[in-house]
Amino acid sequence: MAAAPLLLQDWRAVPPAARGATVALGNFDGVHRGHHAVLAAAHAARPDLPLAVLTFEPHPREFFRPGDPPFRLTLLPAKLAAFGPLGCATVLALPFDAALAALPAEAFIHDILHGALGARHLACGADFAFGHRRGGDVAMLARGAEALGIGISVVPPVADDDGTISSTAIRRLLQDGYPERAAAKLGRPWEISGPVSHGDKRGRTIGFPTANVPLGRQLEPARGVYAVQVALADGRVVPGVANIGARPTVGGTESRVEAHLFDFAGDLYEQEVGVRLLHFLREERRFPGLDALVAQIGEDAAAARRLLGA
Ligand SMILES: Cc1cc2nc3c(=O)[nH]c(=O)nc-3n(C[C@H](O)[C@H](O)[C@H](O)COP(=O)(O)O)c2cc1C
Ligand SMILES: Nc1ncnc2c1ncn2[C@@H]1O[C@H](COP(=O)(O)OP(=O)(O)OP(=O)(O)O)[C@@H](O)[C@H]1O
Repeated sequence: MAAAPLLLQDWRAVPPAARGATVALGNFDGVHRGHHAVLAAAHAARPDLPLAVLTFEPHPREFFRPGDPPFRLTLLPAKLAAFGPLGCATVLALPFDAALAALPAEAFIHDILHGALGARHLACGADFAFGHRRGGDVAMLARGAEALGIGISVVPPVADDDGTISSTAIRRLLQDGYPERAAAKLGRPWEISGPVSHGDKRGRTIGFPTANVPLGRQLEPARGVYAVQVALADGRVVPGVANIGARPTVGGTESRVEAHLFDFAGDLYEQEVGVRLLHFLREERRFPGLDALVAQIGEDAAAARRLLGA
C-alpha cells in the first residue's frame, strides 16, 4: 500500500522539507481521472521533485453556501488515501475561510505558492480559478508563475466516451443511479466513508443485520438498493447489499447508508468503513409491512450475490 501523504493545513508553517515541490492545484473532490492527469502532469514535468497537492478544506462551495445539501464525493481522509497511490508526498489542505476567500489572486501566487510553499512547478486544468471572487485564471497564474521563475503545466480536459470528466458530472451520475458510469470517470468505485453508528437494531431481528454509516457532508446518491463492497479498517473487503435512504417502511427520517455484509460476523461499531457502490438494484420503496420488506431484502441480497459472484 502507498504511504499516506504528509498533511499540512497551515500555509504559514510549511516545514522546510516540504518546500520546493511540483504542485498540483485544485479542489480535487472525488480525485477522479481528470485529477489523476493533473497530478501526472505535475510529476512528468519535474520528476526530480517531490509531488505535492494544494487543495482546500472545506470545499469553497461548503464555505460560501453552507445551506446547500451535502455534495462531497471525497472528504479529506478519502482524498489523502486516493492521493497516496498517485505518488503524492505532501498535501497542503488550506482551511477555506473568510480570510482565504478575501485573498487576492496575486497574493495567492506570491505569498502561498511562492513564499510559503516555494513551489518550483505548478499543474492545473485549463479551467482552474483561484483567489478573491475567483479573480485569478490560468493565464494570470502562468504570468505570475513565470515572473517568479516557476514552471507551469496546463492540462487539457480529460474526457471519456461518456463525456466530460468532472466532479459535477460524477455527482449527477450518482444522483441518477449510475454508479458504474461514475466509477468509470473516477477510476475506481465511489465509496461512502464513515464510522459505523448505532441504528435501531431492528435489522438483526429480521435476519439482516446492517452496518449504518451516516452520510455527513457526503453526497446522497440515488435512494435505493445497491450491490456493494465494504472496505473494513483491517483491509478486508466484504461483499454485501446496502440500502440508501430514509427507510419509509419503518418511519425513518434521516437518510443514511445501511449495509448488510454477506457471511460476516463481527462487531463493526465505531469502525471506519468505506461502502463502495458497485451496482444499483432498485429504488427504495415503502412496503405495507415488515414481512414484505424482509422478503424483498432476501431477493435483493440474492441479486447482489449473483452480481458480485459472492
Ligand atoms: C438490502 C436492503 C434493502 C432495503 N430496502 C428498503 C426499502 O425499500 N424500504 C424501506 O423502507 N427500508 C428498506 N431497508 C431498510 C430496512 O427498513 C432496515 O434495514 C431495517 O429496518 C433495519 O434497520 P434498523 O436496524 O436501523 O432499524 C432496506 C434494507 C436493506 C439491508
Ligand atoms: N477532466 C479534467 N481534465 C483535466 N483537468 C481537470 C479535469 N477536471 C478537473 N481538472 C483540473 O483538476 C484540478 C482540480 O479541479 P476541480 O477540483 O475544480 O475539479 P472539477 O472536476 O473540474 O470540479 P467541478 O466539476 O466541481 O468544477 C483543477 O486544476 C482542474 O482544472
